[in-house]
Amino acid sequence: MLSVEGVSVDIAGAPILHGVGLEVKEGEIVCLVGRNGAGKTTLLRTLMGQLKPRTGEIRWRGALISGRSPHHIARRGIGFSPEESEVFASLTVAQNIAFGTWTRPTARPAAERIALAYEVFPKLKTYMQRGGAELSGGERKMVSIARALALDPDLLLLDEPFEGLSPAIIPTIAAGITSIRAAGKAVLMAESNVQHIPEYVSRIHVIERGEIVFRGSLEAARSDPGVRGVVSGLA
Ligand SMILES: Nc1ncnc2c1ncn2[C@@H]1O[C@H](COP(=O)(O)OP(=O)(O)OP(=O)(O)O)[C@@H](O)[C@H]1O
Repeated sequence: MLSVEGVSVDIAGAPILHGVGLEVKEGEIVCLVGRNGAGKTTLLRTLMGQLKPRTGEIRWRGALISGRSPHHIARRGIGFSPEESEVFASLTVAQNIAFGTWTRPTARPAAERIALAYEVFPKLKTYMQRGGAELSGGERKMVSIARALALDPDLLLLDEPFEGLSPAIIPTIAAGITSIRAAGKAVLMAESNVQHIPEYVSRIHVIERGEIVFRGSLEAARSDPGVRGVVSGLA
């Protein structure tokens, strides 16, 4: 459904991504792994249209989307939960989540989309009336993912969904991601620590200095000497 070929991106004149290729198929959970500064966020922002590739093509269900606006790409069905979560502080949890339904009308009724967001993270039901400024890091992460889900995307991009969270909350987020797949959606998530990658991922891509240096299963990555040299968590 998503196909990325030969994508190179410059930021402020400096080359950051070099000929990146990647594919996500229907219902897959694909993980992009790389150390800090490897280019994960740059690639996700490029997929969302926030950065324009210098070369290469990004296709979504066969249609060229590279160079299109973030608004266009979101309406086509790609959702994004950034690393910083970006929860609206002046809105409640319920308002933050419902916000997703206003920005992208789809055939699925708003109530159903909101219900799915709470199904994925049932704990959010107990915080519905709490203000966005009064949430822990893990709660903010759940709200950010739930809001992206309320847009009813077919592919959800998650930037470091486990970053900075207490170990106690990581299984809740990991379980939420499996529920997202169970709802028929594909996921592309970025991660810097291999230990955080859930065993259920379909495939991983390892990125190093803006280049994809490995494609394959998590198991194969664990025993690959090249991968061991560039990502943390493989003691
Ligand atoms: N706005 C910017 N201006 C200049 N350089 C940037 C900018 N954004 C990113 N970079 C550079 O691009 C490279 C890739 O950064 P990116 O944020 O994509 O990495 P990452 O893999 O997501 O890392 P992290 O895990 O730290 O978020 C880094 O060297 C970074 O310094």
